[in-house]
Parts: sequence; structure tokens; C-alpha cells
Amino acid sequence: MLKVDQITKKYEKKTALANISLEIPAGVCFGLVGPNGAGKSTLLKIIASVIRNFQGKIRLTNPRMKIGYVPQEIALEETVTAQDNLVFFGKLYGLSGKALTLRIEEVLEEIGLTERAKDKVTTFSGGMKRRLNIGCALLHQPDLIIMDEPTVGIDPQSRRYIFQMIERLKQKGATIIYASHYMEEIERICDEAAFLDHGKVVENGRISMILEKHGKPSIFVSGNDCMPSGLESFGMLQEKAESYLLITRDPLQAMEYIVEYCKRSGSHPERLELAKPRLEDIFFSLTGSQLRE
Ligand SMILES: Nc1ncnc2c1ncn2[C@@H]1O[C@H](COP(=O)(O)OP(=O)(O)OP(=O)(O)O)[C@@H](O)[C@H]1O
Repeated sequence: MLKVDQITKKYEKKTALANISLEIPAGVCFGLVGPNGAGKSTLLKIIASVIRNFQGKIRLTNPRMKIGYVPQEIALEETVTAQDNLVFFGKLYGLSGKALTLRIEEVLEEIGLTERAKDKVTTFSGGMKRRLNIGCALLHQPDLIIMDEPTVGIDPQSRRYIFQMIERLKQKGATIIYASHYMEEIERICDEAAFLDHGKVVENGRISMILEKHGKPSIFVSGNDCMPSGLESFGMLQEKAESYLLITRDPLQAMEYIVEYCKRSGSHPERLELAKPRLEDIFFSLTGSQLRE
């Protein structure tokens, strides 16, 4: 669907993106993850043609593909109604008359604001403004929807609403690029992701592949006499007083081994936990950067 080909972007002396290449297949939700200043917004603006002065190429499989861009900053006229904002953006996309009216009704339904269509945006909560901001980018039924941190500073209900909206858009065949520094959001809604740090792609691909490649599950055990000999053959063992952490590719077998030992020796673990690898930990181990300050 979209190829980002050796993109470099400099703001005077500051290099925001350094020779970035990525491939985004059709029909996926593609996460762009990185801490503040990593270059996410710059890359999204380049894909959306908001920034035109850069080196490299954006290649679209279909050059007539429709793109919807949801900027990080709320881009609404707050002194007028939700409906008025949608009319304005609809006209920008070339819609008019009955087609525009019908499409606005559909979008209002989609973003859950039908009841508030005639209210001024100044009376909206942060989450409602975010949803309307997204709605304005959906009027022309884009094939590719670019969302720049759409859940910053909103209530959990609106956040859930936005996730459900993304699911519905995906089911209808849209491709979504979703930038965030909330890794749990990326794990929850995205199929693929790219890790961006200091303007460079550190890792990218299917999330399951990234987890498989870099993340190993771990078992945490605490309690007296709960460590069978030979445990180190399952992976990397880190010991601390009466607890230990075993990082292993074979967690279930290792767990069984520990439980069998405890049953035989009559010892009782205080805690015995299996932890799945998390993308946030992988990001930190690859970059040394925290996603949030
Ligand atoms: N218009 C600009 N002029 C100068 N420097 C800029 C401009 N826009 C961005 N930058 C710089 O480019 C780098 C990348 O910024 P960008 O906004 O793309 O990152 P980001 O990952 O989206 O961060 P955030 O999550 O804070 O929005 C940063 O160092 C930023 O300060």
C-alpha cells in the first residue's frame, strides 16, 4: 500500500528523520512508536503531504489513494457546532449537497456524536473534541487514515470508543497508521509497528514477530527452598535472596519443573508468576530510551 523510501528530513541543523525506510501493507493498523521528539509527527506529515520539503520518496501502490490525516493538535473551529465543522471539512474534500449531508450523518454516528451535532464545540469534553477531530478526516472515506497520538489527554471511555472505531475502520478494509508513545495501545490495536528513536527506525514488522524475536517470557518465584538444581538449563537465571527470575523460551516446561520440585520437597512458593514479554521492555532494551519521561 505504502513505501517510505529513504526519507531524511532536516529542520535547519536538526535531523528529525535519518534515512528511514518502511513498508506498510494494506489493511493493517500500523503503529509508529517512539518517545517525544523521535520524529513520529514529522514522518506522518510527510506521508500526508503536509511537509513537502524532504529527501527520499513516498511510494503509493495506488497514486489516487485517498488519505485522511488526523493531526496531533485539535484542528477544529470551536465557536461553531460539530455539524458546521464537518460541513467545512466535507466541502474541502469536494463533497456537497445530499451526499455531504448523508455522509455527515454516517460520520456523526461513527464517532458517537449524533446527539451533540448541533452543539458548539466549546461545550465538548477533550475526548469528544478528539472524536470530532477524527471524524473530520473520515468524511471522504479515505483508504489510508493517519492518526497522530489521537488519545492524548482523554478519558478512558473516549479512548475505548476510538479503539472500537479503529476496529470498525479496519473491518471495512482501511489501512491505519497510528502514532503513539503508549505502548499498551500499540500492542492492543496494531498488527505491525515500527520503533522510532532519534529519527531512526530501530525495529519494525509484525508485533508478534518483534515479541518472538526480542522478548522472552520470564518466571518469577519467591519463597524458601523453591529453586531446583539444574534450573539454569532452561534459560537465564537471576537470583536475589529468597527469590529469583528465570528468563526462558520454555516457560511452561520450566514452571512444571519448579512445581514438581516444590511438591517433592514440600516447599511452598509465596509467589510463582509467569510474565509475558512486553513491547515496552523490548523498546527500552533496543534503544535505552523510555517512552515516557
Ligand atoms: N517545525 C520544526 N522546526 C524545528 N524543529 C522541529 C520542527 N518540528 C519538529 N522539530 C524537531 O524535530 C524532531 C522530531 O519532532 P517530531 O515532532 O516529529 O517528533 P515526535 O516523535 O512526533 O514527538 P512528539 O511525540 O513530542 O510529538 C524534534 O527534535 C523536534 O524538536
